Amino acid sequence: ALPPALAAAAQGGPTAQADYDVIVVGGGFAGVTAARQLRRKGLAVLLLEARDRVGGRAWTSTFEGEQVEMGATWIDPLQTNVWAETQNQGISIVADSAPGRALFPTDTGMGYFSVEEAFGGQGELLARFSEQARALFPQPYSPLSNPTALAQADQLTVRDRINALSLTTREKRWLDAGVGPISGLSTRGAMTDFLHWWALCNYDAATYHGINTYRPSTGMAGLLNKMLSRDAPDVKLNSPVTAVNDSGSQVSVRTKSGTTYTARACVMAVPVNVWRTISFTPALSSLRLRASQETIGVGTARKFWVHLRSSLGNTYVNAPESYSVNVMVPYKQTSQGYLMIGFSVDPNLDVSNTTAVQNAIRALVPDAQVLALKGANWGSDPYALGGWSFRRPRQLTELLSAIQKPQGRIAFAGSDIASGWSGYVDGAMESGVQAALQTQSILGV
Ligand SMILES: Cc1cc2nc3c(=O)[nH]c(=O)nc-3n(C[C@H](O)[C@H](O)[C@H](O)COP(=O)(O)OP(=O)(O)OC[C@H]3O[C@@H](n4cnc5c(N)ncnc54)[C@H](O)[C@@H]3O)c2cc1C
Repeated sequence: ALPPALAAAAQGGPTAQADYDVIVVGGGFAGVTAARQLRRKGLAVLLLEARDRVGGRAWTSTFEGEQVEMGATWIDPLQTNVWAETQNQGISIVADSAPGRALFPTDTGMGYFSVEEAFGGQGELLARFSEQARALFPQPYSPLSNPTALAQADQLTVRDRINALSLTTREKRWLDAGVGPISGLSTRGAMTDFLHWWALCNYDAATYHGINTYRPSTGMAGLLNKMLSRDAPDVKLNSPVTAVNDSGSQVSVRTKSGTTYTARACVMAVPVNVWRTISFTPALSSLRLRASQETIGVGTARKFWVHLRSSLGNTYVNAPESYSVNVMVPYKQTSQGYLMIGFSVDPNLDVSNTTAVQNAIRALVPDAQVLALKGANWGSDPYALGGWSFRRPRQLTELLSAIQKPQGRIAFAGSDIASGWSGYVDGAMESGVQAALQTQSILGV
């Protein structure tokens, strides 16, 4: 059977001129999931990706001879979309080994603790921080199910919540380290976003700490490539989209090189932060523009891989947001030291500069010597403009449901607007499925 666009063309129908049934813009996990589902409906789908690779904020690369992730890394059985996909594709799972000790805040600096003491103690504090999670998020995959309670709670930043608790200096610093950096900055991130993650982790500290344990052995790129090996759309790389025009009966999509493609519907699967850089006719709704301007992906997010010679060894580091590097995860011992993963939200840290990163690490580990470095600054990447998603106050209650809806013939997808695991690959896949369903309804198929 002909794909619907061609069938309509053969019948001289109103969509006779469209090149495709659907154009998906953005080849991250959200876009690839949406495209595949639409292909399975027999639709003709074109996927336009700005970069020379698919994957977006999931980027499998190499460092010191190892396969490494510069973006998304870990998945968990609780994240059923991505976990089931990995199982279905026959991809084996690797469990990262546990660190031997922890470098955590003291009252004035940093000090070594046992893993039990550090994660156990911080877990109790995170549970206190998240006390309202059950009331606010009784159904974690329907985050707006208790709007009355949320209206108040969604006003608060992470900092507001920390300040409202009665804590010792050290407890305050442990919470700051645990929640501040992942929220971008404790004065930026919404308390409710962390509580939503907590709810998704069954309101449980051990579960929350456990979700960064398992990886697909193929890396994220291997998983995505498997997804693209069946029911694949036409894929055009190096095709940044600059303009999207919805005439009411058809959508035309223009790329930077000036090529225009047409379709009966479009799925925008680029990060929310990128929406504002694309010219839409008619214009994006004001709530969408607001989301893009305020940012949902953390604009200062940086990740780096470092080959480190130091006294640190197999140690997990978690530092308050006053430090330039906030999290370091030991990955593998080498003959010279350790391969480690670092996270930072310091807008001034140049993660491609060995001296700068070495100085930042020396604030935590004075004898640290950087032997090799590979960094990704997601905020300055024009096709991300931010890292993992973490909503600001009021974005959940005032924006989320509006920006999940289609606008005309355009559906929107991405981890940034997921109902469940927003900020994770699983959320990207969830949102891709939703956008495909919305597109089917736009097309009446
Ligand atoms: C440092 C870091 C660590 C993370 N760790 C984890 C983790 O361990 N586990 C986890 O589950 N998640 C993690 N995440 C989050 C995860 O990476 C994202 O939630 C997920 O990859 C987002 O997928 P997406 O498809 O919604 O968006 P993206 O992956 O950003 O995909 C959007 C795509 O659109 C493309 N694009 C942008 N602009 C245009 C344009 N104008 N024209 C055409 N194409 C365009 C982009 O190039 C990209 O390919 C991490 C993120 C970061 C940054």
